[in-house]
Amino acid sequence: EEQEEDVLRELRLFLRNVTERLALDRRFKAFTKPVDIEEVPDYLIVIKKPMDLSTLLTNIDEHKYVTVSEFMSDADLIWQNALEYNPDSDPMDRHIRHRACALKDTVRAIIRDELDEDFDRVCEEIKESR
Ligand SMILES: Cc1noc(C)c1-c1cc(NS(=O)(=O)c2ccccc2)cc(C(=O)O)c1
Repeated sequence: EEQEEDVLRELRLFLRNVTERLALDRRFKAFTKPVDIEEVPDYLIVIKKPMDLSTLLTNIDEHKYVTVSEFMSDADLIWQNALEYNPDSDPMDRHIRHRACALKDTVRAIIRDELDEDFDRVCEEIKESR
């Protein structure tokens, strides 16, 4: 009902704010757009579920997420994919893995510091009721 739509609207505002702050961080520039298949032809052979910050924003606008944990599952794909595709010891792989780990830690710190657990619980209850 109306109150539920008010809660989900507030969830979308929170998730957009988090995602836009990540996209503004220069460390995460490589994560702002889908990996360019022209530049990385074998990417989709290795990575089955690509994800990036612009796709997160599109998903938010398309009302894909009813809970923060659904958003986190997609957000986690970004750094998990980067660790999986860039496993080697060469400096380039190490550099993208370092940024992937920074992304993982930054997302978790923002959610821990800024997500009200009562609000999160209301979202989880809306999800269960659907
Ligand atoms: C993410 C990701 N996961 O695997 C890789 C590899 C990356 C990744 C993707 C991008 N952006 S891009 O796909 O458009 C591109 C790839 C190669 C040359 C020029 C552009 C950049 C970087 C980077 O380190 O700069 C890394």
